[in-house]
Amino acid sequence: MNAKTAPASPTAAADPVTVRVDLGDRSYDILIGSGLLDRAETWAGLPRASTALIVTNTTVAPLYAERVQAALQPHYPRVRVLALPDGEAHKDAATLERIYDELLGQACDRKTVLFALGGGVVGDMTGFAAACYMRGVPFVQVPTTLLAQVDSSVGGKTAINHPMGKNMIGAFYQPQRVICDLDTLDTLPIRELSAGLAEVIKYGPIADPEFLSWIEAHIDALMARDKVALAHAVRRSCEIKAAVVGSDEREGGVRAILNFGHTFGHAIEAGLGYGEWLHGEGVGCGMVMAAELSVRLGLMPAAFRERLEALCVRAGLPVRGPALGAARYLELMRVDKKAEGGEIRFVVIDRLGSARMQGAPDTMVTGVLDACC
Ligand SMILES: NC(=O)c1ccc[n+]([C@@H]2O[C@H](COP(=O)([O-])OP(=O)(O)OC[C@H]3O[C@@H](n4cnc5c(N)ncnc54)[C@H](O)[C@@H]3O)[C@@H](O)[C@H]2O)c1
Ligand SMILES: O=C(O)C(=O)C[C@@H](O)[C@H](O)[C@H](O)COP(=O)(O)O
Ligand SMILES: [Zn+2]
Repeated sequence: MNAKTAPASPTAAADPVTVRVDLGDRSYDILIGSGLLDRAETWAGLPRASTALIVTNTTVAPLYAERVQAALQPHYPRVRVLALPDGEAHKDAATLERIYDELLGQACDRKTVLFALGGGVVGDMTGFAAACYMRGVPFVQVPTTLLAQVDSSVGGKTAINHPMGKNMIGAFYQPQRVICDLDTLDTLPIRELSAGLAEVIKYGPIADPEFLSWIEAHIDALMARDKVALAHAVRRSCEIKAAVVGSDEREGGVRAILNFGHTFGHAIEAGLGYGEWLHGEGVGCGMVMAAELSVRLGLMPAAFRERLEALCVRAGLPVRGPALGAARYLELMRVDKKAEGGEIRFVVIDRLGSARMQGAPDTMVTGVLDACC
């Protein structure tokens, strides 16, 4: 794994931090800082084209689309905005189709650059549209939720949901750049902030025990949106994710650790119908379940599950799963992309800062569900 953070420029304290995602000719920078939407250098050096299409949603558009449009106008002769309906329930084929309708309806050519302005739902769908339109056009991630800044905008997983499973239809397709303006987090509802913290917490057990301790020490500051704390959380999360993705872009192996908590979490999201629980809420609760499984497999002491659960509670996350019934959980989890030949494979923690994939008997998983629902 290879994580690089460029030192802040000595000329201006407010300069953004840059984290590099090293993927050969698909490498790109993640810019992290305040006020980035309005800084000319944020938008310089992107692919040239006659059209830029900002894909956003009906909640984010009134907050930020005009500013991004103004920033892009010096670079692109035509800058259009497409506002999709908001919510996980719209991360589907019908909404994806609306992006293609706009591109084709406006005669956009294969150099058109897409800008995903919003959370992970907009980012995942825009990325997938970019991967498919005319077999691939460039796109830029402009994440405006904590979850999207620390996770979904980085690494090139793009997808839509299927009623039978999360992110089932998608592609690996990397953005040209990721622009994390921390100021956009000022307008984020607190429930969404908590959801983003779930993915931040995730990086501790799977990769960095020191970061886990740092999050525990700063969780109140993060919940209070302290900018310095948020800047560190976004930067360290991006460094870890960039390193994992840089070593295994298409999830042949180690990248699966980023799925810690997701086998259970995705089952909760799909089982309840997308949107009732937020993705990050499913991940928070799913990490507690995966920690409990790690304990039952004899890999970790019970204190680890208790520690993770206590942190999730402080982050405002649910830690008891909905009562879908063990049979339904198992049915949903067998659809997970990590499953092989019908066997569910979980990401478990084998020591703090280290994760691996492992199967478990259904009886043990049922025991975990009984204990955690
Ligand atoms: N591709 C990946 O690697 C990856 C990683 C993690 C999650 N995801 C996906 O990301 C999605 C979850 O992303 P999310 O948590 O960002 O949810 P989201 O995209 O639904 O955004 C959350 C809510 O916040 C609103 N919002 C966004 N920015 C705002 C702002 N600055 N101020 C006020 N409101 C704002 C949105 O309109 C939405 O209502 C899920 O579909 C998940 O599967 C993908
Ligand atoms: O980037 C990854 O790899 C991840 O697993 C990050 C996850 O947080 C994210 O939710 C991802 O979309 C889940 O991937 P999936 O392959 O299980 O759909
Ligand atoms: Zn996730």
